[in-house]
Amino acid sequence: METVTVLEDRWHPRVVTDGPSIDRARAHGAAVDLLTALGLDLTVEHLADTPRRMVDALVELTSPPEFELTTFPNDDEYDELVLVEDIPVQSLCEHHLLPFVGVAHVGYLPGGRILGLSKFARMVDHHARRPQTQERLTKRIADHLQRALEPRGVGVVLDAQHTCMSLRGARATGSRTLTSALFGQLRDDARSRSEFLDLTRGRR
Ligand SMILES: Nc1nc2c(ncn2[C@@H]2O[C@H](COP(=O)(O)OP(=O)(O)OP(=O)(O)O)[C@@H](O)[C@H]2O)c(=O)[nH]1
Ligand SMILES: [Zn+2]
Repeated sequence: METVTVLEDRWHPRVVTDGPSIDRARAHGAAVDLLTALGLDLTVEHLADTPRRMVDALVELTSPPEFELTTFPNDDEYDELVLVEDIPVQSLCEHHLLPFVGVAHVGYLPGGRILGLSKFARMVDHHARRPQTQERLTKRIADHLQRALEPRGVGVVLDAQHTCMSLRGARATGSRTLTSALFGQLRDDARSRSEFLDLTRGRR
């Protein structure tokens, strides 16, 4: 699932990520085998349909939804930071296939185009729906914004809790992982960088 395909015109692309083809029948058989091997009795009414639900849930959590990345000309030459905070993030860690959940703060310094505000949340959700690391997810969102908008700077901060280390294993309940990806002026210009980081720090 590496390719983000950009269709139609440059400033109003449909964003489509080609996933692997899914073999539901095989996944269902494997879920039956897994649950049975774990000692669960699938003849109990509550559990009878659990393999199907498991497959549906995993497919839903790993299928990036298409969306239109609508941009507009920056007619007013707005040149300050645009920051959308507290965008929900729900993804799966690729090591345990357990959820990590939290929020993203996404900002940019506009160039010639500005982005439709809802598209920050759509972009986060699009990239979140796959098994991965938090580091990679953070970078992917920033890379995509950079390519799509050609802005003067991009900044992405993710603040998430990994259930693989809170509900099991280390059982570090409440611990949070912060990751960031900064490009352009938000990385290289000290004033812009600290403005962005101070504002996002205010959310924590
Ligand atoms: N860097 C990074 N690590 C992650 C992420 N999600 C999960 N992990 C880690 O992946 C590691 C996998 O380590 P292993 O030792 O193979 O797994 P494990 O035996 O289940 O280890 P414990 O989780 O410590 O019980 C763990 O340290 C997880 O916390 C992530 O998004 N980024
Ligand atoms: Zn994990």
